[in-house]
Amino acid sequence: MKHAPFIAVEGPIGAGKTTLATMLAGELQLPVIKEIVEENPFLDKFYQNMDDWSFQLEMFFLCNRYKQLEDTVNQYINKGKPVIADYHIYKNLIFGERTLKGTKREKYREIYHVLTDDLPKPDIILYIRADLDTLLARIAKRGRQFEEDIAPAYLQQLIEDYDAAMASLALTEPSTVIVTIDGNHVDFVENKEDFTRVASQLKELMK
Ligand SMILES: Nc1ncnc2c1ncn2[C@@H]1O[C@H](COP(=O)(O)OP(=O)(O)O)[C@@H](O)[C@H]1O
Ligand SMILES: Nc1nc2c(ncn2[C@H]2C[C@H](O)[C@@H](COP(=O)(O)O)O2)c(=O)[nH]1
Repeated sequence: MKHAPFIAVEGPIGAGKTTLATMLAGELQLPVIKEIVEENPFLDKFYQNMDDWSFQLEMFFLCNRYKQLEDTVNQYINKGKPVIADYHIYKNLIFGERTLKGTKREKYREIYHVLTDDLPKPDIILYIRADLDTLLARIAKRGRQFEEDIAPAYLQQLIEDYDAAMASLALTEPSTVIVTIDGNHVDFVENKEDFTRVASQLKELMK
């Protein structure tokens, strides 16, 4: 790789993004950018009433990620330093297309493109795919109260949205390398060999 890579870990809710990004950052001595979740004032309300709160929530995520990405560009990417994030800003579009309707969806889509089209895209995406049972188990294990009542149908839709989004990114951003990890079977938390394999693959790609 000619320049210092910008790496993003992606996947649906509970797939293991933050866990894997943190472990890889430790192993490869990389700075890690994590999404702000606990301080989000709308998530709780959103899960109680998606129709009422989706626009506020999506805009909040978008503005936060935009600011984080701007800082990441200044601190790392423009200085030629590799960095790993536990998300790709494209996830705003994945969620926004799913949770918003009508004119709000159109307005949000426009704002998304205005804010993000000229920002650097990750060089490598580690995409953790996992099925519904795995995600539900991991969300339960994480134990966030506001996620207790996430509808399985919503999660299932997101699983499919993520697959479609990764296929779309492969076409629209051909310079991005997408590595798909089978999150149902590759257990980078409990199985050291599984983690070593993922870390080695990433090291190879970063050369
Ligand atoms: N491969 C794995 N095997 C077992 N548990 C995992 C695995 N990956 C993540 N977890 C656990 O599942 C929960 C969700 O992981 P997290 O990294 O927060 O997911 P995400 O950031 O994708 O939402 C956490 O409690 C984490 O410890
Ligand atoms: N509607 C949206 N929800 C989002 C978005 N990004 C994250 N989230 C939710 C999903 C989880 O409940 C929580 C943390 O996300 P993880 O994937 O890290 O578990 O926040 C979004 O853009 N829109």
